[in-house]
Amino acid sequence: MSRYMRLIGQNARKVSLDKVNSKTKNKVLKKYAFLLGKEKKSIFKANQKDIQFALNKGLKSNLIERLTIDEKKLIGIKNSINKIAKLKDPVDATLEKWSRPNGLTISRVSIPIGVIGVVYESRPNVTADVASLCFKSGNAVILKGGSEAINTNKILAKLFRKSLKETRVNENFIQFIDSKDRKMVDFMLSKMKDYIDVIIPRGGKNLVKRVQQFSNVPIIGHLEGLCHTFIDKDANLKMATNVTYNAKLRNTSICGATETILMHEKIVKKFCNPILKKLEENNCKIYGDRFLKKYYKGKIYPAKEKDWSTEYLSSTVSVKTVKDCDDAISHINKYGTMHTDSIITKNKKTANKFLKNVKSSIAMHNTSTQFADGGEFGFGGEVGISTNTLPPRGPVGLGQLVSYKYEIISNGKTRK
Ligand SMILES: NC(=O)C1=CN([C@@H]2O[C@H](COP(=O)(O)OP(=O)(O)OC[C@H]3O[C@@H](n4cnc5c(N)ncnc54)[C@H](OP(=O)(O)O)[C@@H]3O)[C@@H](O)[C@H]2O)C=CC1
Ligand SMILES: N[C@@H](CCC(=O)OP(=O)(O)O)C(=O)O
Repeated sequence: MSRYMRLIGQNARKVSLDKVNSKTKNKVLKKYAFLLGKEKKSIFKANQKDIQFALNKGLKSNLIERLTIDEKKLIGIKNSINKIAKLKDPVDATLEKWSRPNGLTISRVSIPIGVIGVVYESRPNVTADVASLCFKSGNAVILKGGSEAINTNKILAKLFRKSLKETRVNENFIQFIDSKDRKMVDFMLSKMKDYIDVIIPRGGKNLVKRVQQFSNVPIIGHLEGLCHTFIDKDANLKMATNVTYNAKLRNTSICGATETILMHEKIVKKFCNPILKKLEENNCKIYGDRFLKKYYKGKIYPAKEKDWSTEYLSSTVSVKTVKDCDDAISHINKYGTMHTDSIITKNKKTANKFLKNVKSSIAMHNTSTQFADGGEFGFGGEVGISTNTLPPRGPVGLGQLVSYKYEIISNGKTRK
């Protein structure tokens, strides 16, 4: 294993020094989108193999859905690649420029990060999105996808390499770890700091633990999404009902799905029935505190302490009564994962307090947490949602996959 991984690392480090111009990058991406269409039968066949394996393993239906590539999803993938091709090249852009009294002209210019390792769940579109974003931002990428998606990922990565080769660009810009062995992840985290500049782990608690235990490579964590929707006392009932329903149930398995609803104690009596009934009628299981139990006429299970830190990723929600906006902010900053949190209110002052004080990388007002997505932000696609404290935070697209350097020009100035 170590020989295989080191070779991948060496290849990546070497190719990361190559410069590819924007025109060629876009040519590669367009060719890739074309090849995905041309080879769709082989992609669907590989995907069926993965689905069969996952079904035999007893994977839940929402995870099978996440794994599946059908005609519609393939079109979505191709559209996303074409969008990325149309976006401005993020490399070599002058981000700032200024002149100093000492005679220096200083420019801050964007550069690729180098080599990026990405560990991600069994969602094959991530292979195409991440490969396209990393390549367009001038980085080499090492991909380690989820085990259930291995056959689909393999062909998606192979087709990217084919489009690189046919455009006469080094194929090693994209490398795929062709193994289900989790030891590969440990190796990336602990033994590849000479080859990998940053690792992006996309996943849940298990992966977090692993990363914390092993990593000596810098990390941009794309971890659990314990997202909240806070319904303030000044919320509009109709809006609160619609937004909360969408935030919880539109797609329950994504990291931007709301897991906990916080309700201002002054509106619980009036709001809890219409809002929670709509969720319950759509098969959502509700864990709530004692105060809610008193007013809610439907079925409610008693919430325990662990419910405030549980990412259900299913049709289950926890609901808590809070005293006011400050109480909601404290709850979110204690139990949240700095992913996405939203307030529903007509009161701009309260909204502003919430937006400024939650630690979340995406803070929202009157908006469904399900909008936590690079595509929805206009980034063409995303590597995922960074839950880091340090930047980049929130959706990671082209603009977040670059670093920078200072370029300084003078006419022979020397320092006094
Ligand atoms: N912030 C973001 O952008 C995103 C966050 N997520 C989060 O991911 C989770 C859902 O995805 P899920 O599939 O359950 O995630 P997992 O954490 O189970 O898996 C994600 C990836 O990590 C690998 N992995 C998991 N545990 C280990 C380990 N102990 N050692 C080595 N590799 C490991 C998996 O490999 P294997 O296939 O072998 O299990 C897989 O490649 C949720 O918590 C969700 O919020 C998901 C997408 C985006
Ligand atoms: N940000 C993406 C989803 C990313 C995500 O959470 O993926 P997953 O957990 O694999 O379903 C979206 O909103 O579609």
